[in-house]
Amino acid sequence: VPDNFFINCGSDTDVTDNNTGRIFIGERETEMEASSSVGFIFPKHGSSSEKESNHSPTPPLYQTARLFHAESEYKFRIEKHGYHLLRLHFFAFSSSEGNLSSSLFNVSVPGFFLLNNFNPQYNKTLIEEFFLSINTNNFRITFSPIHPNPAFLNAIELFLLPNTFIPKGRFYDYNSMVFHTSHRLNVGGSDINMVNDSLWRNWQIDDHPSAGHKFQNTSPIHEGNYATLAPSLVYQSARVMNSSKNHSKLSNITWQLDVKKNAKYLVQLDFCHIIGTPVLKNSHFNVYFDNNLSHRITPYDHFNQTCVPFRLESVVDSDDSGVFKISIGPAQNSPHKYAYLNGLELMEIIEKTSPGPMPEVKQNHPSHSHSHWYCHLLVHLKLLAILGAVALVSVIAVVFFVCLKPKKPKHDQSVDWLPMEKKRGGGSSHSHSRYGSSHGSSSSSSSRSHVPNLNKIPFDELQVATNNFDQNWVIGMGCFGIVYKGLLNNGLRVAVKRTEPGLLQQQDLLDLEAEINILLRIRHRHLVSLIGYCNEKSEMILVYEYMEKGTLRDHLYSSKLCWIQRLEICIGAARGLNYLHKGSSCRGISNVHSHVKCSNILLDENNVAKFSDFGLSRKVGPFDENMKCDVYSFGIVLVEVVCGRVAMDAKYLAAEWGSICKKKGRLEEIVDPCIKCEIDGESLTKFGETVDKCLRKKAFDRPCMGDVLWDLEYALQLQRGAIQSKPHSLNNTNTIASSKTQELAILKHDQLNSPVNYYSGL
Ligand SMILES: Nc1ncnc2c1ncn2[C@@H]1O[C@H](COP(=O)(O)OP(=O)(O)OP(=O)(O)O)[C@@H](O)[C@H]1O
Repeated sequence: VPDNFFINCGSDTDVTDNNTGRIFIGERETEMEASSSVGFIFPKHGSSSEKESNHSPTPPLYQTARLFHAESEYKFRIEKHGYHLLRLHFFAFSSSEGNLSSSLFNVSVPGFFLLNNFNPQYNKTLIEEFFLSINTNNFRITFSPIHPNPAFLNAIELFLLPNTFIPKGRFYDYNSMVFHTSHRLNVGGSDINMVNDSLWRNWQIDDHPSAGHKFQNTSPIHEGNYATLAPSLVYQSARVMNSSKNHSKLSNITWQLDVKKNAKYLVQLDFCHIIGTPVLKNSHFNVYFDNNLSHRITPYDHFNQTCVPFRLESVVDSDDSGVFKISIGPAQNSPHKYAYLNGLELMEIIEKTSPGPMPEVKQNHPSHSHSHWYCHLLVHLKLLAILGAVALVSVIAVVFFVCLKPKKPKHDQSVDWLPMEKKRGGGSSHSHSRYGSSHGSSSSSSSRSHVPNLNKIPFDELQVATNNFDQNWVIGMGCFGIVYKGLLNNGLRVAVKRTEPGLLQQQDLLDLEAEINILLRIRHRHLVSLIGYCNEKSEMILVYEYMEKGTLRDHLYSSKLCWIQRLEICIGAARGLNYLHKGSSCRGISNVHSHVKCSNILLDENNVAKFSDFGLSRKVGPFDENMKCDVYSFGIVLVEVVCGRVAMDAKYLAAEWGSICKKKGRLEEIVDPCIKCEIDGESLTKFGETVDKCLRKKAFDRPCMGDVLWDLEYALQLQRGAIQSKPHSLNNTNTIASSKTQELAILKHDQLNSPVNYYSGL
């Protein structure tokens, strides 16, 4: 199979791996470029080392190795670009020719040092596994001995992963990093051999957690996208907190994992509500990394269906202790005390920009001069690259400064990011002056500096507004914290997002406050308005306008929106996103969303869609690229809307969509059955084309949000036209969108795209 390499190094015979039954092909000398440049064959046969005789016989795969006395390469001809898994097998043995136990070497691939100062243990199998994106046809793995002893390798596996695989996490450029597996645990279960994992990963038992008991269940895991997460076996076992009536006796479950000091890791935690594990409404538990609260899990939100897996991913930095602790335990204010975990993966992130130490090759071999030359060349190239990058950043900074400067005086005249206006006439006028108009039309930038920050809401007031943060007033839970509904003094209904007190460091609070002050100025009919915030007592609480009908995600699961309503919601959301994007290009303010998903599209009482959760703490790169990522994610939202289901893994859904669209006429098959009979063919085709454009592989080829909006409006027109021309054949009894919504949908896009006074809708 092209791009699948299983090689038995240092031997010309094929052997079968006892573990997996997979055949590793022997190296045929004719296929090697020149045997002297790629190392020496090192057979183990006939070895009678005393030490070895105490051990069980070496598996056939590890009875030969290829030795590298100087820097050498394995080269692979790669047909298909994409995510590959590279597994390198090491087994240090001794033979009449020498002893490999004192070998010390580096292994690298272009741009990355995979293993630094690597010293495989004697007589022990070591399999080092890396996930890496290969986008070259000539892939090389370089072995550089450091010690006078040679570098070596016993076997290689290199294969293309299914295109549904991609490590998740939000803000990372996966082409500039490699993931090196450190730990992969089937929590509460037993070892899982790679043959039982569609991505050929091995899972191990979690031997030594501090507490908890094993919980196993054979109920089938929900058919869906879990194959891209972990195999179903992982979800069928868990470790749960020991139940105890006396809550004070409950202790968190902690896993202590060996890690490299001061390195970056991707943590992937798998959860699944299997039959028998408790899922209690409004209950939550915490996840701690190195004793710091990292996440709060509200299983009920994720698992309102049984056996639907859920994965949580984070990037963390290890400290200099060499141990990383992951704990789960009940949240203090949770009505029920419990916690559980099904799977755990820890992968070191090796970044292109931080290659680690260069190999130090000793000058005791003729070809070492060549290695030195190579290393120096690399160092020089890197220096040049760094200098180039510094120069480029300086130029960008100057251009940025020059471009921004003249815009400053116009700040308050621009139509973008207009401050919220006061409502004309009665209603909750108090609220406008109190929590909304600090940047209002009356407050020019000059006067603003003299007035107190009116968007700050006292903690006491929020306590009253949320009935003292009453558990029964909780409406949701996100990365930022718990969300409560609330009622302000002035009668305004709000959503109050509260982080765990003390979770944010002082610096985070300052950064956040600066960002909040920008967000407070963004007003648009299709963006959920931030009304105010509170940062007293090391708290950070954000107060948003309340969205009566919750998230689009909830509606896709339960309530049945008709096709016209779905199109209107998509159009509204597209307007909000387009406004963010346009704003960013006009003002030089980075306002890509970076978090586009259907749980961030909220609906008000009239089903008007608004984007929430934009802007806060996003790591942004070049504007265009980030905008095109938003467009891609919006494409996923569109697929979810038309299929009436929510993607567990966006990449998987996108791939599925791609394969469906290749087969003509199959589009209808995936349409939500609830709207099948009412949907007009042309409207669906137009919608499908829009999705296709959004999901194009190359960011550059994707449309801008303005074009997406235009296409969606056209799809709506087609649907409306079809209803008018054949009212009986399209069953649109559901399409009684409120007259207000209908009215909005036909308003011109540019009318709606200008900032509005959201109070006027109250
Ligand atoms: N303005 C609002 N009005 C009504 N409900 C809201 C509002 N904001 C958030 N919610 C509810 O709270 C839940 C959590 O929202 P939040 O934005 O904190 O997290 P999220 O976007 O769902 O998840 P994450 O932070 O992981 O992306 C939402 O799913 C929604 O049910």
